[in-house]
Amino acid sequence: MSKIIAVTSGKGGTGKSSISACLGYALAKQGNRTLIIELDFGLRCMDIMLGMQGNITYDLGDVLEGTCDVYKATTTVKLASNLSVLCAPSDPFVQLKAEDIEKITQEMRKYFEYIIIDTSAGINGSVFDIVTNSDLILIVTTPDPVCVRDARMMSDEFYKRGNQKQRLVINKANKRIFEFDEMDDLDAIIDTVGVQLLGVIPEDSAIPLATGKGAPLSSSSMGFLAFSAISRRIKGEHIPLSIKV
Ligand SMILES: Nc1ncnc2c1ncn2[C@@H]1O[C@H](COP(=O)(O)OP(=O)(O)OP(=O)(O)O)[C@@H](O)[C@H]1O
Repeated sequence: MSKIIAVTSGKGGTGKSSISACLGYALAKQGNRTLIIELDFGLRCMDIMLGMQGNITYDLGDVLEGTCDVYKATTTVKLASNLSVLCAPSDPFVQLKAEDIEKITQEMRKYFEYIIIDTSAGINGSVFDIVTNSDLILIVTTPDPVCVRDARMMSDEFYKRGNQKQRLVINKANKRIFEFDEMDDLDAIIDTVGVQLLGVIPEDSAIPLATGKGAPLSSSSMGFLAFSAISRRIKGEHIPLSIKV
């Protein structure tokens, strides 16, 4: 049975696209057929993050306009043969309708075990419906108090609409923030958002370095270890939380 995983956050810049790319890579390298669908219309970045810049022939815009079949519009990523991507249209004015994305994801369930949806930030009508209808919602926050509060608001809305399958991902965790900010530990963040923790990703310069070059994370980096643990937990393995920031 395939799983549709939406990666979302209240605030922008929390790391949704980086997480979608690195998580997709981790799942694919573990042998799972994985597709990343990018919904950041007009702000495409997944081609760069996955080392596919200049190699994307079709995108989601072609599918939504009916000029290309959805499977044909996906591109296999060179870094990992189990990983494919359906990039966002570079035209920001292509209309996004929740029912179209629903049709696309249902069709793609035939081919992929994991379908990761990288969303734009905040509460936008159609994106909200798409996320609500997914099998698992990853609510991404950084330890920044504003970001944590926005994560809570998003999560409350998803619960109100009936989605109980939410997990929290705390990104860009670092010692400095825990020492000097209001959110003085991970428990405070988890309690404020009110969602079960799936994983903590440290602030790690290896992540922008890798995604900026479209290269995989080095297997000795803290980021790599965090994504490997998160992907295994998604698959139901019991991987204890070990947090080093
Ligand atoms: N764990 C991390 N450690 C260090 N830098 C990170 C980490 N996660 C993400 N970043 C950096 O933070 C910036 C924002 O990340 P990203 O573009 O993935 O966020 P986003 O939530 O998708 O943004 P947007 O809301 O604009 O779509 C990027 O420069 C990225 O490299």
